Amino acid sequence: MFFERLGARIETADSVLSVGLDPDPDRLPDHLADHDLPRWAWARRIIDATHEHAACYKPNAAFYEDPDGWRALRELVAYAHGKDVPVLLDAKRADIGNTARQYARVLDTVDAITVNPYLGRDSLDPFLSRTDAGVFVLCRTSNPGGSDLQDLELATDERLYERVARLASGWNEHDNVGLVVGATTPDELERVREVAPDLPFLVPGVGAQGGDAEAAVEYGLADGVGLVNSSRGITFAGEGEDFAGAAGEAAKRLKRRLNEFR
Ligand SMILES: O=C(O)c1cc(=O)[nH]c(=O)n1[C@@H]1O[C@H](COP(=O)(O)O)[C@@H](O)[C@H]1O
Repeated sequence: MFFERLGARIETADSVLSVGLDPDPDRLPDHLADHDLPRWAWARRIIDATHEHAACYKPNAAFYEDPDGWRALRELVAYAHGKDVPVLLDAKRADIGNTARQYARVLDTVDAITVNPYLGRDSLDPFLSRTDAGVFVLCRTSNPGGSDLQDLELATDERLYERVARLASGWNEHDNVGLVVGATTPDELERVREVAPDLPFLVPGVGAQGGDAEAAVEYGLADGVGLVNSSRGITFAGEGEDFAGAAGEAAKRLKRRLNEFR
């Protein structure tokens, strides 16, 4: 069960920090350019420097969707597993049944995934039926346009994101469902926690997006289990030769700050 494994990792690392691995090509240190797979060279150094502070790694699939990227992703997943750190692939998937079944095969390789609820329950069944994996359903996202659709008020007098939280609670038949709720809107974060008291959250938006770390921890954890993610704030904390050292320091700092609120 993913959330049991995650809970154990949170205890071992004494950390709820998810380290995002989003290798923006414009920001990769120049000295890695000569490597066969610069993104893998980058991720390996980041993992070496941060793993003792990481409850999980969250590569966003967008940064790996080309042949070298797929190779780099495969390497970094195996490397993170070698350090006993689970990997949550941020892919925001969902599709009609036979396509979703193929998307869900990635859960043979990674431990958890983000999915979007827009296509409804059947589009998520191939993920939800994976009792061994974690499935994080987008609920209230951290971006400025997160309110465009997700805050819409339904005829039932609830917001769309509240409905998603309610539905996802019903989808949690195998104790494998979490919600993605951004740290940039703490009021909504609090509200989602009221609607879904038992689901662990993945809370992105701390760091580069300026989200609220205290609210992220206060509302993000269910029975001590949940994740607060920072990507650029850690991996691009420093530039040049010592980028990994800076990332390690940033991860340690954020872990400690989050622990103040646990
Ligand atoms: O699903 C996500 O992880 C996600 C949801 C959301 O609402 N907001 C959000 O920023 N994310 C992801 O979390 C990461 C945030 O990166 P930083 O802003 O660099 O910390 C990116 O990979 C985003 O795609």
